[in-house]
Amino acid sequence: MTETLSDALARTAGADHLLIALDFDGTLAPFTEDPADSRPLPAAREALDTLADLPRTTVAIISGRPLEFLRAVVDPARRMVLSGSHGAELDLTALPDLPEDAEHDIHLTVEQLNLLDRAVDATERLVSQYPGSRAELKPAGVCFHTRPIKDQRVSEQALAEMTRAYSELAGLRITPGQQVVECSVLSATKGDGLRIIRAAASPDVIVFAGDDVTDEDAMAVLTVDDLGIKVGEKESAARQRVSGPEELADLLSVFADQRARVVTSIK
Ligand SMILES: O=P(O)(O)OC[C@H]1O[C@H](O[C@H]2O[C@H](CO)[C@@H](O)[C@H](O)[C@H]2O)[C@H](O)[C@@H](O)[C@@H]1O
Repeated sequence: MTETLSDALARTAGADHLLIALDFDGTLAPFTEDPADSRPLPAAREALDTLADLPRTTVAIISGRPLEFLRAVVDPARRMVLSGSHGAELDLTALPDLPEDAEHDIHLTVEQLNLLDRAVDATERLVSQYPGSRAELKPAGVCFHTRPIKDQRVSEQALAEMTRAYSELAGLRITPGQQVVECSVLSATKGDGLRIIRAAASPDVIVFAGDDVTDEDAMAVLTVDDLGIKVGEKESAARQRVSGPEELADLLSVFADQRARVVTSIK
């Protein structure tokens, strides 16, 4: 018999040590035109704060955003495990048993820096051709945004052109997204990030939620005991689904209360 979402939440909330890992854009935060404006929904923020305070409960954010953005916007109090740049950057310092290599920063070779320069040049060339589009620079990559372009045909054409330009530069990892296409000179994925976090935190159960194709790399790491939640309508390996960040925020509120009851009753 298939497990319902509420059964799955009750089961995972009862785990001895729980890891709850979440994507940021389109999952905790609704989409905005300017990526600098994105913030977690207040109910999601409150639930994350509750969960991060609980014993035997690790909260992690695994995002395509740079680690610096996650530190500043999502976790200024530094109570969560953070993975930025799609798994390439990691900050495990929130874990109680601090692993030796708690911070994984990005160090690029000269070849990678040259490749990144060429990718940034290609992106800026296209930005100058498509009014409304923008480039978001990251430590190991660059993201081409088209959300402000109102004509969908023009937006799709710009994304296709950008994808073509990136694919002409050998060595780039190209990632499509929601009205973005981005590239990186590194090959890390969110699956790599989640594997490292799991090894360091040793949870019994992982709950992971995400909305986009890059989140499927993390979904693929989950076992039958874990819980994958897809946010939105895209195809997914996740067994459970919610309609969008608002429904996820409601779910996180209920889940945080359930988890708080479990850990305080068996303290
Ligand atoms: O892994 P995520 O946390 O989901 O980040 C993936 C990319 O998301 C961001 O772009 C998306 O959100 C923007 C702000 O709402 C929106 O304008 C854009 O259209 C979306 O695709 C972010 O800007 C990228 O750097 C992330 O890689």
